[in-house]
Amino acid sequence: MKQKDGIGMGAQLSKRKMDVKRLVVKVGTSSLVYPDGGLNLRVIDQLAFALSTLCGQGKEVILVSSGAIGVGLNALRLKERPKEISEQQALASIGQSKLITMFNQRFAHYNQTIGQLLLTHDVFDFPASNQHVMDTFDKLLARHVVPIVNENDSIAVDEMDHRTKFGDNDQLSAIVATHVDADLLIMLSDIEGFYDQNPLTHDDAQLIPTIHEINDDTYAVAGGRGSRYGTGGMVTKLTAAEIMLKDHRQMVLASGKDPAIILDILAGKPVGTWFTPEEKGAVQHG
Ligand SMILES: Nc1ncnc2c1ncn2[C@@H]1O[C@H](COP(=O)(O)OP(=O)(O)O)[C@@H](O)[C@H]1O
Ligand SMILES: N[C@@H](CCC(=O)OP(=O)(O)O)C(=O)O
Repeated sequence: MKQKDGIGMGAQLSKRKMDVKRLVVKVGTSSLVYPDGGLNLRVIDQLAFALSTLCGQGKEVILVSSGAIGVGLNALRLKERPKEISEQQALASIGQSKLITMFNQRFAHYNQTIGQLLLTHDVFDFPASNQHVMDTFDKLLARHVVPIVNENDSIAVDEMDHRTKFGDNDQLSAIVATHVDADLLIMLSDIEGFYDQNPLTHDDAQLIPTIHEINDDTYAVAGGRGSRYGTGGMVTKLTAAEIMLKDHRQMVLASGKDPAIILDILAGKPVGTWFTPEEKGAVQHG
C-alpha cells in the first residue's frame, strides 16, 4: 500500500497522547486458545492483572472477550469446529461458563470483581433494552466492577428478518465502546498491528503505526484470519476502527501475546497501530 494522506508513518518513535478514563479492551480467541486447542492460562492471568491494575488506578474498564466456542471445543476435546450451528451454540454454552469461571478466578486473585453481559444486536436496536444495558454498564463501572462482554452465541440467530447477531466481537466491541462513551478501544489480536500487506503472505510487510482515515485502499490490504480460531481477519478489525473513527474515538490494534501491553498503550508507548481522528492524533515529544 502506498503511503497516503491519513496514514502517518512518522509517529512511530513519539509518545502518544493518551488521556483515558473509560476503556474497552477486546481479546480474540487466538489470544486465549493455543493453536492446538489448549487454553492460554498465562494470557488470561495477565489480562486479569493488567485490567485489575487499571481499575486500581481509577480507570473504568470493560472487557469484550471471545473464546466461548474455542473453550467449548477444548472442554469436549474436539479438534474441529462443528459445521452445524446448533452444535456451535451448544459449545458456546459450555465454553462461556468455563471462560467466565476462569476469568472470575484470575480477577479474584487480584481482588477485582467482574460481571458478565451476554449481548445480542437487538438489545441495541430497541431503546428500552438499550437503556437497560447502558444502566447496567454504568452501575457496574460506578462500583469499580469489570463487565466482561461476549455475544450471546447460544441464542443469537442470523436470519434476515431477525437481526440478533453482531457477526463478530470486533464490531461488538466498537459498538459497546461508542455506546458507553469510551475514550479508547484496545483490540488485542494474534498480530502486532495493521500492516501495509498481509504479513501471513508477505514477509516484507511493514507495520503502520498511525492511521487517521480508513478508505478502500486500507481495506484492499486487509486479508483473512490468521489462525483457525480467528473469525473475521483484519477486515472486521478495520470495520471496528471505522466505527470508532467516525465517532471521533481512538482504537489501538496490538498483539495479545502479552496483555501487559495494555499498560504500555495507556502510558502512551507507540506500540501496535493507533487509529486516531486527526484532531486527537497529537503526539508528545521526548
Ligand atoms: N494488513 C494486515 N495486517 C495485519 N494482519 C493482517 C492483514 N491482513 C490480514 N491479516 C491477518 O489477520 C489476522 C488477525 O485476524 P484474526 O485471525 O481474525 O484474529 P483474532 O482471533 O485476534 O480476531 C492476522 O493474524 C493476519 O494474518
Ligand atoms: N462469540 C464467539 C467469538 C466470535 C469472534 O468474533 O471471535 P474472534 O475472532 O476470536 O474475536 C465466541 O466467544 O466464541
